[in-house]
Amino acid sequence: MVERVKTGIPGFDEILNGGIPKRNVVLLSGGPGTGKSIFGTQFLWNGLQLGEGGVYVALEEHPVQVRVNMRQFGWDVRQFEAEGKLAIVDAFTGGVGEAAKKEKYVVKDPDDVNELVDVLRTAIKESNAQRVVVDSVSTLYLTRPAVARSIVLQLKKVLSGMGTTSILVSQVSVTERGFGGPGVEHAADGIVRLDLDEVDGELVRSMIIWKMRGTAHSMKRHIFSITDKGIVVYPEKVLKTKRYFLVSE
Ligand SMILES: Nc1ncnc2c1ncn2[C@@H]1O[C@H](COP(=O)(O)OP(=O)(O)OP(=O)(O)O)[C@@H](O)[C@H]1O
Repeated sequence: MVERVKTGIPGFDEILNGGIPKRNVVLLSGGPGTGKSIFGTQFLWNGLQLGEGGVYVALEEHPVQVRVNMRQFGWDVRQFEAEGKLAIVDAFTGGVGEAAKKEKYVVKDPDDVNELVDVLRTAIKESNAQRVVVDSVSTLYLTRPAVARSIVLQLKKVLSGMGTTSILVSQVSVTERGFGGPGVEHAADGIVRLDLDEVDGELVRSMIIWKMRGTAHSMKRHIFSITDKGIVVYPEKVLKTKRYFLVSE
């Protein structure tokens, strides 16, 4: 039997036959505003509710903003941070600024993957993390696509090796058909793609599980919404648009 990690995101575990197989590294890919950060933080928050430690690596946003964004869904993480169960890694400020000085886990140079991995290891150990979110991995190789796959493999070794189940947020442009860079798609154990499409003058959110090693899953494009409690996936609602994806090589 496959050991699974329940994301706790309503409807999502259902379309995934029960949850993400433990230790999988999942690429969560999507365009701007598709809900990737919300998905990632909801995954961590639900783990905290089950007593599972978590790590969030903030590469795109100030850690202070991450906490504010989470609070609007009722996910107040201060207590969990104080208890050492949640570690927010600041890989955004470079340690510069008054607010940054208060952060416990700081990556001075996010371009230095070795430093990032060192801080990540410490954060996982100290919080006894079972769930990790890196938001976003794209930031790590934006200017050097040639090393994208090796960076993801390096992260995967650490994350899977330490027994965590992880989400790597991957940014793609609105029109991009792939999932975030040459070879990255193959390195990841799973790919979930979030989309926003204009249908009859209205934006519709949908997601598709493109691959997930270790389990069968829905092959349909499911509609989801973002509510004041976070993401809700509708297993019965399918978006029937004609789309073509090419896995970039
Ligand atoms: N309280 C809320 N209720 C409903 N929808 C919300 C709420 N808060 C945010 N949203 C929606 O979520 C979107 C932002 O989601 P999120 O930050 O997860 O996107 P993202 O995919 O990480 O984007 P980016 O790659 O640009 O950072 C907003 O554009 C908005 O449409």
